[in-house]
Order: sequence, then C-alpha cells, then structure tokens
Amino acid sequence: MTAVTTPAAPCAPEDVTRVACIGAGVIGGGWVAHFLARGYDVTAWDPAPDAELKLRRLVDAAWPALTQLGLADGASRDRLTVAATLEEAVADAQFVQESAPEKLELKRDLLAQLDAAAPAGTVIASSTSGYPMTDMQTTAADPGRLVVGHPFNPPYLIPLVEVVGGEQTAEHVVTWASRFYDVAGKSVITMKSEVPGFIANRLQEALWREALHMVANGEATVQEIDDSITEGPGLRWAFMGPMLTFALAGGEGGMAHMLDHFGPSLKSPWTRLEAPELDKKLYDAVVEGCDEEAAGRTIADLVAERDQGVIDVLRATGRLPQQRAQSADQHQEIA
Ligand SMILES: NC(=O)C1=CN([C@@H]2O[C@H](COP(=O)(O)OP(=O)(O)OC[C@H]3O[C@@H](n4cnc5c(N)ncnc54)[C@H](O)[C@@H]3O)[C@@H](O)[C@H]2O)C=CC1
Ligand SMILES: C[N+](C)(C)CC(=O)CC(=O)[O-]
Repeated sequence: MTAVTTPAAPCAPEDVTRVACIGAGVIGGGWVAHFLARGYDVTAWDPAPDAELKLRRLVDAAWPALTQLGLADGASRDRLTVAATLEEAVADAQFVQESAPEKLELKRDLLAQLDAAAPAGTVIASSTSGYPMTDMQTTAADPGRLVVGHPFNPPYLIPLVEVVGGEQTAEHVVTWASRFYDVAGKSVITMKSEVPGFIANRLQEALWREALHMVANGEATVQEIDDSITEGPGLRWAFMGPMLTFALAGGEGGMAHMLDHFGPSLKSPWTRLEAPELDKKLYDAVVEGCDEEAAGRTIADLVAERDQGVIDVLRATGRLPQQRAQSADQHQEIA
C-alpha cells in the first residue's frame, strides 16, 4: 500500500457524530438503520425518485428489531436527513458509506465524485460485495481515503464487516475505518490483502455454486438445499465456524485426525468447480422454488422472520450488544 498525501481523518473514530450513506436500497437503507440506532446523525442520498419513501419504510420496518437489541442514548429516526444532492449529503460528513449498485464503472465514477465532494480526509467506504478497491479507486483524486467496508444483510443485525484497502489506500485509512466500525458496534475483520469476494463471500459463493448445480441437474430441490443447511451445518455455524466444527469431526484426535481420515476424500468428485450456466430454466427453477418455499409469506414477512431469528440466535449465544457489554464488565471485575 502507498500511503501518500491522504490527510488524517477530520476526527478520531470515537468522535464521529455525522455519517453519510450514499445509495439507499437494501444495504444502504440497512446501514442507515444501523447508524441511526447507534445514535449517529445520518444524511442519505439516492437518485431514485421514490428513494426517500422506501428508505423511511425500511428504517421503520427495522426499528422494532433495533429497539429489541437496545438503542444507543439519543438514537432516533428523526436524526435522518435525506439530501437533495450527493454534494449536500457529504458536505460535512465525518464518514461516508457508499452502497450503490454493483457495477464497476458506476462505483469508479461515484467514488471519484464522493472524493471530490467530501471534506478532505473523511474516510469513504464502499459496501461492494466483491470488487477489489484497487479496481474502483482508479479515477479518484485522493484514492488513499477509499476503502472497502463489506457488510452482510441486514447490516443493522449481522455484525460482520470486512475491511480491506486497495493498492492506493493509505494504511492509516484502513486502521481508522476498522476502528470506526468497531466503535459503531460492528464485528470487524481487517484483511491484509485483497481477495476477490473477500473471505465470507468467497465461501458463500462456493456453496451457492454447488447449490445451483444441484438444482440445474434435478439433484435437489430449493427446499431441500435450504433444509440441508438450516437443519444441519447452519445450526453449528451460528457460533462455531467450519474449521473448528470439522476439528470436532476428528474426535479426540481433533483436526489432525480429521485430516488423516477425511483429507483424501477432498479429491472425490463432490464439487463441480465451474459455475453452472444461469440459463432461463435454472433461473426459473430457483425463483419458483423460493416462491414455493415461502408458501405465501411476503418479502416483508420473511424479513421480519429473519430479523427475529437473528436476534434469537444472537441472544442465545450471548452476542447481543448489552450481553457483550455485561461480559466485558465481568471480565474487568475479575481482573
Ligand atoms: N444485497 C445484499 O445482500 C448485499 C449487497 N452488498 C453491496 O451493497 C451495494 C448495494 O447493493 P443493494 O443495496 O443490494 O442494491 P439495491 O439495488 O437494493 O440498492 C442500490 C441503490 O443505489 C441507488 N443508486 C443507483 N445509482 C446510484 C448512484 N449513481 N449513486 C448512488 N446511488 C445509486 C439505487 O437507486 C438503489 O436505491 C452493492 O455494492 C452490493 O454489492 C453488500 C452486501 C450484501
Ligand atoms: C448476495 N451477496 C453476494 C450480495 C451477499 C453479500 O455480499 C453478503 C451477504 O449479505 O451475504
């Protein structure tokens, strides 16, 4: 990384009070809800004519879940402003989160525009699901302040953010962004190098590719694929990742025995490496399978069900923000 002329951020991550969210769809709207619930003043901008209506609807739908999680002091939906222009949105922002459509040219142009409009040094993060920042920062005057902050849907409930800079990102910007997300209540993985898809999407993509192969070949239905995860490995993955889970598959011998025992089967023809053609037949099969599985539940019903499910899992595994704070206090008392 080349830390060149990028100035320091206008304030420390702990002192940020004003955040701008650019692009207010599924993810941008989710970020808005998260930052409002954590007590920030949020200014949003989105070029779609109905964006404000949809954004306020999304925030209203998320608010009951956020209230259950525990709102920060002073948190209020009234602290959301929807700006008329991009320039107005970022004019006095202390942090900018970009969540526009996943199109490389659009991201390049938008990040350059944001760089031109935001106060010098303000860190600008992209929610991109997989573009390396190196490919997106090519036209900005100060590429050093651009960094990836990849969230998970919905950003107001799923803690993880993957932070990674591009070749031209200043190192102090990566550090600042990671600390800021941490202060803002997220769980941060700061990656040392750029990997397309980062860590989690690379893993999810492999699973997704195999699921599509099975649907395309009539080997499993959409419902069976979902059940195979929610009734199986998904239950373990909520609190123990695939590595440690498999270490337990080796019994007393742990991962070493697991590798000796099952390692050779990695060469068995279980996976199909190439992505399947997403032709009309497969497209329709996946869409219809999801409709069948939803069995009349609307997207709003499913969002509410998912939100409650995530909260229940966080609560059951001691990871609600108030539970984390309590356990930190207990550790301090013991020490
Ligand atoms: N949907 C998901 O599950 C996740 C998406 N992401 C990433 O978040 C970003 C946004 O994705 P979604 O929210 O799903 O898309 P979306 O389609 O729901 O929202 C995109 C929003 O950007 C607005 N927009 C269009 N042109 C724009 C421009 N030039 N400047 C600013 N806003 C513009 C649209 O009006 C729309 O409201 C993408 O980079 C995506 O890869 C990241 C994690 C998860
Ligand atoms: C579907 N997606 C690739 C945009 C998903 C993500 O990027 C993360 C998530 O929420 O799973």
